[in-house]
Amino acid sequence: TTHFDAVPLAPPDVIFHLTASYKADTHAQKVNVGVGAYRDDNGHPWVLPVVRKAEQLIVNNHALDHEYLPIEGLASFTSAASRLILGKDSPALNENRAIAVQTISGTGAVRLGADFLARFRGTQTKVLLSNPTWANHKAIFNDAGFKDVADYAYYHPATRGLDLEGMLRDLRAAPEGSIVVLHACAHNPTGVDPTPAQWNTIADVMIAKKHFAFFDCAYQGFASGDLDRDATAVRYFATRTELFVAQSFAKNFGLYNERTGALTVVTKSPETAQAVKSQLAKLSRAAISNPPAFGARIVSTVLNDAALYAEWVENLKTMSGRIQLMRTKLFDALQKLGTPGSWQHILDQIGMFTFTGLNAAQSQAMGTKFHIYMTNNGRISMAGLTSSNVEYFAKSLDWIVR
Ligand SMILES: Cc1[nH+]cc(COP(=O)(O)O)c(CN[C@@H](CCC(=O)O)C(=O)O)c1O
Repeated sequence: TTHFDAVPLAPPDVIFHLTASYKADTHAQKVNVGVGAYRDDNGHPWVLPVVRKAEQLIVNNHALDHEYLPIEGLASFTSAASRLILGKDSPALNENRAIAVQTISGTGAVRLGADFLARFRGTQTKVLLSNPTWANHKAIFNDAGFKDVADYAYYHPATRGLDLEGMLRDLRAAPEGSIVVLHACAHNPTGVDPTPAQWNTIADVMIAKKHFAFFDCAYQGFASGDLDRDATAVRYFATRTELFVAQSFAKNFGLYNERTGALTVVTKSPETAQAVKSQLAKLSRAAISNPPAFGARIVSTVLNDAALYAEWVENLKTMSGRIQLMRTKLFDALQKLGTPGSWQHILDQIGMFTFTGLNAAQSQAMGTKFHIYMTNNGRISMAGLTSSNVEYFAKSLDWIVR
């Protein structure tokens, strides 16, 4: 016998398996609208021009070495990350009630926050995830040891919009002090975001129930092209309550494989902030010891330089603008085909994804019949569409729904 006899074969990860299947497919018209990763109009990953500049500055700066970073990460990066999400005028920042720790991208930030809450709130605490949510949320909180990971209603299939009543009902029904994971902007997979007024109502219920707000922010600047607008929910909650916000720089900096992220925390006092930071560092030390430098140096170089920051904002507008254009082109193509059903939600939804409304069988048929790779929940990554494949996609969708 070996030590590993009892180890069962794990199923492949849905999203990464989709990418592998797409890459293995030799069909001339294959389309990858699976993984939420930006592609340019030729279907290629896009290294932001401002990132290329920052890379050069870093590589040519021989004052930089490969010494360990502090456990909590590169300070010039984490302080810039907190300022980016909370805003430079944030009372929490200015009163030293906010801290941040560098993490292994957005996933690492969600996991570090989950590990902290498991230790200091207890694994019996109920965790509420939106229904539907990002494919990895449940696994992260389960692996952090939480025993009661449940859903709150979020999406209204009939209207293809927010089910606010359902969400509030579930938040009210949950035990006091539950942990609620909220998507800061560009909800994955639905592309449906609460309006500012709806966020106010959600905050009222969260505070009345003493729930903990755990924001997951993977698309700041990517959703609307406006960094401040995309931070509205987090900044509003920060004026009313303590919170976590997991920050990914994978999409908005195109740094997918550099694994650059931060966990920003808003607390009630500077002393609490320091205590939380010290415990996050202790957890991070036992998980990764200290984080990787290159991606953090790129983001720090850009966020801390006015000219590079301005160029980054332009690069963000290029990405969010192209996504918006694909929304319009897809909508127009379906209108022209007279595809049965209403497709207005393609224009109304925001960020990387459109929740098409296709069911699992239809989503799979898009793959088997037309070599179009999408997740079974009907989600498509708009970044996978280009001016040369959007018609093909529309015709295929038309065929499937007829
Ligand atoms: C809401 C959300 N949170 C966190 C992450 C993780 O990002 P990071 O650890 O910084 O790379 C993603 C990426 N989700 C897209 C990318 C693939 C993945 O599942 O991861 C996706 O849903 O396609 C999210 O969509």
